[in-house]
Amino acid sequence: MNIALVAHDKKKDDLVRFAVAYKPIFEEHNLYATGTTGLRIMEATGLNVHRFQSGPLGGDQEIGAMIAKNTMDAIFFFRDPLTAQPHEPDVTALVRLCDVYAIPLATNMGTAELLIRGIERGDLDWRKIVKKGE
Ligand SMILES: O=C(CO)COP(=O)(O)O
Repeated sequence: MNIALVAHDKKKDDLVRFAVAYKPIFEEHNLYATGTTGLRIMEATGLNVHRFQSGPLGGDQEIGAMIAKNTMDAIFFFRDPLTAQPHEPDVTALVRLCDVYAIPLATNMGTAELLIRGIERGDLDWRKIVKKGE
């Protein structure tokens, strides 16, 4: 699976802890991230993460492009609901594309716990079949 990891600044510590806790699952997959989030995760976990631009510089849109091309399978995007983001339109666009293509998107820790367990269990394996049939 191709999995994206993104967190706004005040949520980065949470996502890093999450990545550390579930490293054995994440290391079975291809990981992508916005710039700063990816760096933090690589430093904390040693996981190999493909880093896009930082979010405000277009990183969310790069992940969105993967969704549009049907090459992204799940997204963990820990958003900060209490801080205005300069690139709010990009954030909205990313969430919208997840809805357009029915890509699982966890925007908080509660949903993230469910999604990572589902990924571990193979609940997203249907995506492999869909992609193979294209
Ligand atoms: O702003 C972001 C997502 O909208 C995250 O970007 P960074 O990981 O580069 O901080």
